[in-house]
Amino acid sequence: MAKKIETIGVLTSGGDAPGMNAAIRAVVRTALHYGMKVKGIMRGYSGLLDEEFIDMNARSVADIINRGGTILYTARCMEMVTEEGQRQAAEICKKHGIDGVVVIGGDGSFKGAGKLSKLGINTIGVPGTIDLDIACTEYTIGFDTAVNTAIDAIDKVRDTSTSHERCSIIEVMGRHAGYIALWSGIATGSDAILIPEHYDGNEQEIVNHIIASRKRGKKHFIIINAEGIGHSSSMAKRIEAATGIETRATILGYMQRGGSPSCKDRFYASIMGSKAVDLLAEGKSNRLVAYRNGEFCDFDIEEALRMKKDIPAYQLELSAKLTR
Ligand SMILES: Nc1ncnc2c1ncn2[C@@H]1O[C@H](COP(=O)(O)OP(=O)(O)O)[C@@H](O)[C@H]1O
Ligand SMILES: O=P(O)(O)OC[C@H]1O[C@](O)(COP(=O)(O)O)[C@@H](O)[C@@H]1O
Ligand SMILES: [Mg+2]
Repeated sequence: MAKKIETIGVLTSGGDAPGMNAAIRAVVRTALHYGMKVKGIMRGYSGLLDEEFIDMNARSVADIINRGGTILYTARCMEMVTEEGQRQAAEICKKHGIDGVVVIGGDGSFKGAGKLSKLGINTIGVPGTIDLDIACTEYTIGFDTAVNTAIDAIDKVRDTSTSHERCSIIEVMGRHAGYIALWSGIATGSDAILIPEHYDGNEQEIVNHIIASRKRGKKHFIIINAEGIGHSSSMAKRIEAATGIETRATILGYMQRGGSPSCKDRFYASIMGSKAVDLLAEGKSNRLVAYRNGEFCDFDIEEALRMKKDIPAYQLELSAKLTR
């Protein structure tokens, strides 16, 4: 029979994402419901290796569900990528009586979670990243808020672009993935959406489109460029030179990671955080909580990390049809 889990740790790792606090709250309160003790591990794997722990109770997570960021702070910790770091992390968990850990983060964080699991610490991952770039799940905590922040900002840039009859290139985050670009581009009716998974670098096509549209009387142009393509400022200079239309680049940057989480991010993060603790209570380890085909489910971490996903073909075609 699986060993009864008495004490769990919870940490947030990698880029922060709105809704992480809702997930932490759900982890703590669900664990208390099972009679488990909870230690908050500060600053991701860095805090684990530095033994920065706080005892958490129901009050520790009061008044946080509406707050962006993460009350546990987060970090990118290179030491955890080494075998020695991983061995130390597992030893520290054992020393502090931590039988299970919930890791809220992205793909990098799950590699660390998989390693901890192999070293005897029951570990469950919860997908927290604005990038939506975890293949096994159709939802990641923070994406919904991030795209809503992005469309709000894009709508504002559009106002000034229209007034000045300019072209605007707006760069959105997403690392190597184009989900934020695709969603925010379609949702703002942008004129071109450049996605790293499919962009062929054909700027001439964009230039031709702008020139033809201007001839038809179109005043402003909005191009959404994904971070994975980047170089928005130099792109703006080339497009201005080729079209004769004033072109400006706006890089939205970290504002996309902040702000009060949307209802969807609060609700789904609450379910996922709670489900992670259910899995620990069942004696499970090395699992990743996911949302797929309308249901919350879980995957083996290594299997999940091997999975690939791409922008759905219909959505890609839609972005081409609607930006013509
Ligand atoms: N191969 C790995 N093995 C163990 N830990 C890793 C590995 N890759 C990343 N990590 C840990 O996860 C942290 C977060 O990963 P990162 O890729 O920066 O963000 P995210 O988890 O949001 O994708 C890293 O700083 C490191 O501590
Ligand atoms: O905070 P940093 O180190 O500048 O990282 C920026 C990256 O973090 C993100 O905002 C979120 O990515 P992760 O969730 O994988 O950490 C990416 O969109 C971006 O490429
Ligand atoms: Mg990532």
